[in-house]
Amino acid sequence: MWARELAVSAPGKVILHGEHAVVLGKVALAVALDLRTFLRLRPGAESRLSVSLPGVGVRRSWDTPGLRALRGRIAADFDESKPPSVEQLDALREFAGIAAGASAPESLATLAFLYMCLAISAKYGDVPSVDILVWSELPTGAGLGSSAAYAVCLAAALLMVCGAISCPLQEGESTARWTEEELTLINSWAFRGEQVIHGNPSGVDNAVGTWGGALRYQAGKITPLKRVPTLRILLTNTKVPRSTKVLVAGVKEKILKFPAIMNPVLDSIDAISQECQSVLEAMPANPSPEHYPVLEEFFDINQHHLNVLGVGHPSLDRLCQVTASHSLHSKLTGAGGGGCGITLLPPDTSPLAVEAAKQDLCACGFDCWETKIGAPGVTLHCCSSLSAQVLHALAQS
Ligand SMILES: Nc1ncnc2c1ncn2[C@@H]1O[C@H](COP(=O)(O)OP(=O)(O)O)[C@@H](O)[C@H]1O
Ligand SMILES: C[C@@](O)(CCOP(=O)(O)O)CC(=O)O
Ligand SMILES: [Mg+2]
Repeated sequence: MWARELAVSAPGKVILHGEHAVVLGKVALAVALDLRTFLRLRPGAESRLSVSLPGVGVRRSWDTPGLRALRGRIAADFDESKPPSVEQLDALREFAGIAAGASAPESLATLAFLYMCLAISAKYGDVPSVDILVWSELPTGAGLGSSAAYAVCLAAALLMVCGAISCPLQEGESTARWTEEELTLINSWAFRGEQVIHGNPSGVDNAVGTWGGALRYQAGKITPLKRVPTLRILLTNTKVPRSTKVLVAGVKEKILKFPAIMNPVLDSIDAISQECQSVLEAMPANPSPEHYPVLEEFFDINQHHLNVLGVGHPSLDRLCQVTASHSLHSKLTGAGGGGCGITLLPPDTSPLAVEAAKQDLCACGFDCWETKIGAPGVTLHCCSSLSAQVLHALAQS
């Protein structure tokens, strides 16, 4: 029986360098974004588990004995150390009425939800009757890690209601975080959720969603950056839809086809991430304009590399051209193929230049806004302490 009304939130992310290469074991540098996904948890009707995902148009409800019976049929090998198997996912698709191979956002979101519910309850005990509502400030499928923020929120909420991790929010507190050990468990289950959505994720996005801040990620090893200067970044959403799963698969195909040509590109991206880390860690907290040219060159070189990997898009070329016409440097972020780009704003950029660049980007039909980086990772909230905007969105959903 779950008796409290609480919310869990997790941030999206921006990859500064290393997207795609990180899937193949290279270094990535990523930072948490000040845009979050929120999951509201409420006591549910007797013996029912309900989920509302307004961002992808899902409202479903299952009876918990039915879920338990399904779990009994396929539970034998559910474990956070094992990836979801084809048989498990096929059984869940059949149960939820999702066609084989369906990759629409609502199908993947429902499948990830069911997988995590069954896998977590198989290991830690039944998920009680709860109503779950997930709402996000992040655009879906735009390169800002909405899938990972969703998976991190689900992992934290489900582990908490099953009793696998604590409910750290004390009476009278508005927010609380979990211990390192609990965060590690949340992160490993969120990775499994990402696998359902992405196929072959590196794990960088769920790591940022879990720990927040700024980190270096390589082959599962997470290292918080020693020092990150305050960077001003303009975020632009080209609004061209794309799927991370498809783009990651395309890069793999290209590497298999031309290994001698593509592997040096991955090595060069790895070197950019490593050099960028050194530069960032050596910069003062509030860097002056002379620190920026090297960061701008890294952006330019990496953007070319990502085009070579085949994850560019005419909309991203346009974004880079428009910002270059204002002497600003940009690269895609996340999986590419559309979605978002980031633009560095050195401290000596005049407000007029920023405004003019924004206007030109908006005139292309893009959304753009300045962002803060280094937000906190997964957090538990008392619902009444959420901002009026989030409360309003949850109430409307
Ligand atoms: N708020 C949300 N509610 C439900 N599902 C979500 C939500 N945000 C993301 N997703 C899932 O994540 C998928 C998008 O992930 P992806 O293609 O990796 O893009 P990105 O992570 O860059 O936003 C969606 O198709 C959907 O299945
Ligand atoms: C392309 C990749 O490096 C990042 C994908 O990020 P997003 O899903 O586009 O936000 C894939 C990964 O690291 O799993
Ligand atoms: Mg994603």
